[in-house]
Parts: sequence; structure tokens; C-alpha cells
Amino acid sequence: MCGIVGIVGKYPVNQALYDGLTVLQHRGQDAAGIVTVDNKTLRLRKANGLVKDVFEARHMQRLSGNMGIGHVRYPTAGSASTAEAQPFYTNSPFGIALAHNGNLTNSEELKDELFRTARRHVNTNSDSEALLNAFAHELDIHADMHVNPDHIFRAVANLHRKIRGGYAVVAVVIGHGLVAFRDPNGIRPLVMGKRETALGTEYMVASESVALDADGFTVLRDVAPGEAVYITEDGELFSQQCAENPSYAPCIFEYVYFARPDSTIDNVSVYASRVAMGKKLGEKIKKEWAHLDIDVVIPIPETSNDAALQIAHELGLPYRQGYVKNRYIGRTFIMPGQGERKKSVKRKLNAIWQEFKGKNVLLVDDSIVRGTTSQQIIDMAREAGAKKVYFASAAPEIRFPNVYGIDMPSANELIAHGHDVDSICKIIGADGLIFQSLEDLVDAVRTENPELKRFETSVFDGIYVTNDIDQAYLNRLDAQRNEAAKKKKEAELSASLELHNEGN
Ligand SMILES: O=P(O)(O)OC[C@H]1O[C@H](OP(=O)(O)OP(=O)(O)O)[C@H](O)[C@@H]1O
Ligand SMILES: NC(=O)CC[C@H](N)C(=O)O
Ligand SMILES: [Mg+2]
Repeated sequence: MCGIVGIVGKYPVNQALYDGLTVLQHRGQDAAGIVTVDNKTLRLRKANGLVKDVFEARHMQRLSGNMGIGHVRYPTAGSASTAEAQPFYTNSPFGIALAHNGNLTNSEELKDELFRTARRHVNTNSDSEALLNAFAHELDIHADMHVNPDHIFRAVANLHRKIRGGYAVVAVVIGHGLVAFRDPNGIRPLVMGKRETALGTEYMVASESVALDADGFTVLRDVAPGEAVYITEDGELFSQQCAENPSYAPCIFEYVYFARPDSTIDNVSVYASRVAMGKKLGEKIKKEWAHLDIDVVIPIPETSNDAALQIAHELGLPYRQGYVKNRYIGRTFIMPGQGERKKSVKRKLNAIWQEFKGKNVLLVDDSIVRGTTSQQIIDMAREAGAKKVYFASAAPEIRFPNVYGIDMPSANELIAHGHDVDSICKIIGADGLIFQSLEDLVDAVRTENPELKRFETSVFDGIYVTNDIDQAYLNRLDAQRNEAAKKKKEAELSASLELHNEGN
């Protein structure tokens, strides 16, 4: 789930872009990049690694200019090669750089069409490079020498007709301005804000409101599904709905896991939604597990903390931080390979035996995906002396692949695929297991914004809001991106020559 930022400022934007990316780091740990526009030239630095490692002082000095965009990457298409780090660049028309959060579901067809109709070559397997070229092609068709808002909006409207999937996008067009848009279902989040300065108003767009907070911007509003926003280099803001049938269906997994709790997405506080998930699940546990003798509620840091505290409150039980999290290890679920994920759980979490010895513990996690965390954490609880280990998941069973920007390409790798609750319980080695129902999860998120009628919930129910996903597509995706395929691809890539700007 990558993170994107874009700023049109009155002063140099390099530091604000860097700071924005730093607080979006939880959305992508694999690569980071910034492009700024200075005097009709793009300045680029991108590489694999965390924000703090990718940008050194010498890169920051060269990222000059008052307008720019940035990206943190969690690969969901192509490979983890530096060649696929973002932003991507194309020289025609005008010179455009683009950063994308999400995943297209028709990138192969799109690449073919771009080659056939526009002789455009896409050099990587990244869907985002295809998206950039599709946008550039539409802008080429719809703009004159001088781009006006209408050209931009017509280009985005046509782009919506050509591309499918989940996408929140920021792009800069040299000599003109910054463009941001969101897919017609609003699957991926995008928010905009402003900041007043002595020289005038500055505008910022980002994946999450927390990036705006960090940079001292105030939130104006979310970009609507299908809407495009165009901010000229001079700081004039235009916006227009560009989709024919927009409908709000934001990804519910943002609230479960991806987003930071201090963000507000589509007028729902992520924190409040997690507390509400805890309340719902606490009520269910009270009803269904009244006979169990639980002594203490323990969260699996860090995303489950807010839900677990509320569960403890509902049950009238103590809440104890029984696991210590190593602050220097990142999020394990968004690591690219299963080997790395497995090793990282033990490096990341360690049990405090005093909280476990002789007790019946209820462990709470936000979700169980591959079961990597739950299996190991339950072992740790037993080794620390727990009598009984019960497990609760604040999200329902994850049984279906994701195609919109979460790297769950293969149903067979999901622990709940083809298994009922009892057999998942056995596999992870718990004495009891309980999941939130999908209805309760949806209600929990809607508590804050009842206007949201629908969510993208495919990982739980197999219903894909773009209506273009069939079993044949999922089989192809599985074959391309399951663990074995990814390993093979990485090995091939390390031997090939990459075309990218290392920017040393
Ligand atoms: O069943 P799994 O495949 O293990 O995936 C689910 C786990 O991964 C995530 O934690 P992660 O370590 O990524 O991040 P966190 O510190 O934000 O909880 C999530 O919060 C679960 O703990
Ligand atoms: N998680 C994301 O948003 C990924 C964006 C894009 N599909 C990539 O793989 O780079
Ligand atoms: Mg976790």
C-alpha cells in the first residue's frame, strides 16, 4: 500500500516532501522517491530503502524547486527492483513525473494498447509506469501547447475509461502544475490541504491526513472518487468530477491495518474505527465465550493496540502490553518475501513472561493474513508460561486475493483460504479463536461516517467492486506473483541491467 505526496508551494518543497514521506513510511518500506520541478527541469532521487536511507543531504540539496511529488513503495506489481521505484518519468508531452498508490487490473492490455496506438514503450513490469504512459498519451491528445484545467480534466476523464483497478495518483507536468486524481470507486485514499504563507497559499495532497499534519497543512477535504484536482505552478486550484459513474467504495483494510490511527480517511478517524472494531468484537466475545475464564487481554503490537484496549474494556478485564516491540524492525506483513516475514516476527516481538505465566490470555490482532504472526506469537505465549491461549481477530477471515494494491495475490497463501474457524485455530495452535463478522466490521467503520454505504471488502467476501475480476484473472495473478514466482523473478532481475536514475 504505497504512500504518495505532492506539494505546490511558494518556497522549496524538498523538506516538506521528505517529512510527509517519513510519516507515510508505514505504507511502504521497500523504496522511496522524490521528484521536484525547478526552472523547467525535473530533479529526481529514488532508490530502494527507507526514506531516511534513500535521501542523503546531497540529494536533498539537489531536489530544488517549489513543486514536487514523492512516493514510498510496497510492491504489488512487477518486482521489487529499483527500476520500479517511483516516481516514474516520461518526457512527452511536456515532461511528466507520476507516483501511484494502488494497482491496475488491466495493465497488460493497457501496455499492448499503448504500444499499438501510440508507439509508447513501457520498460518495466510496473503497472504504475503503464499508468503514467496512459495519462501522458491522453494529455497529448487533449492539450495544446499551453495546458489549461479543461485539458487536464478531459485527459483524466478519458483515462478513467481506459484504466481499471485501484489508483490514487499525483503527477507534475513541467511548466504547468500538479495533477491528482482518485479512481472512480475511491478504493485508495487521497486527501488535500492548504497552508498560508507570506507569499500566498500552498497546496498539498497525500495518501493520509497525517502527512498534512506533519507538514503544518490543514485538511481541506478528501479528493472524491473519480475526481481530479489541478493546481497550477502559480498556486491556482481547480477540481472536477471526471468519472461517469463514481461511487464511494473505499478499501476497508485501510482502517483494519494499513493507515495510521491518527489519520482521517473519507471522514472516518482510523483510530475511532479501530476502537469501534474492539467494541463490536468485545461484545461478540462476551456473548459467545461467556464460559471462558480469561485473565488478561494482550495486544499484538502495534496495529491491534487500540482494538485490544477496547476489548479489555468491554470484558472488564485488565489490558497488558505483554509483548515488547523492537522499534527498529518495520512492519512484517508488508515485507516482500515470506522468509523475511517469518524471521522478523521473533526479531520484532518478545514476550514478558510475568504477563503470561500461569494465566489464560486473550491475544488480539487486527487481522490474520498468512498466519505468520499468530503462529509464532502463540508459541511465544506458551513458552512464557501461559496456561491457555485464546486468539481474537478484529477483522474477519481473509480468504480472497487482493487486486487493488495489497500484496495478497495468492489465495493458497492465506491461512483462512479453504479453512473454517476450527481448522484455522488448530493450525495457529490456539485454544480458541474468534473473528469479527464482516457486518460488524463495516458497521464499526461506518459509525463515524454513515454516508459511506459501501466498502471494498474483497479479501473477506470475494466481491470485487470493479466487476472485472474472474477466476481466470485470479489464476493468472497467482501464477505471476505467488511466493515461488516472486523468488524466481527477483533472481532473474538481479542479473539484468536496470534503466533508472541512481542519482548518487
Ligand atoms: O497473519 P500475518 O500474515 O502475520 O499478517 C497479519 C499481521 O501482520 C500485521 O502486522 P505488522 O507486523 O505488519 O505491522 P504492525 O506492527 O503495524 O502490527 C498485522 O498487524 C498482523 O499482526
Ligand atoms: N502498493 C502500491 O500502491 C503499489 C503501487 C504499484 N502497483 C507498485 O507496485 O509499485
Ligand atoms: Mg501486527
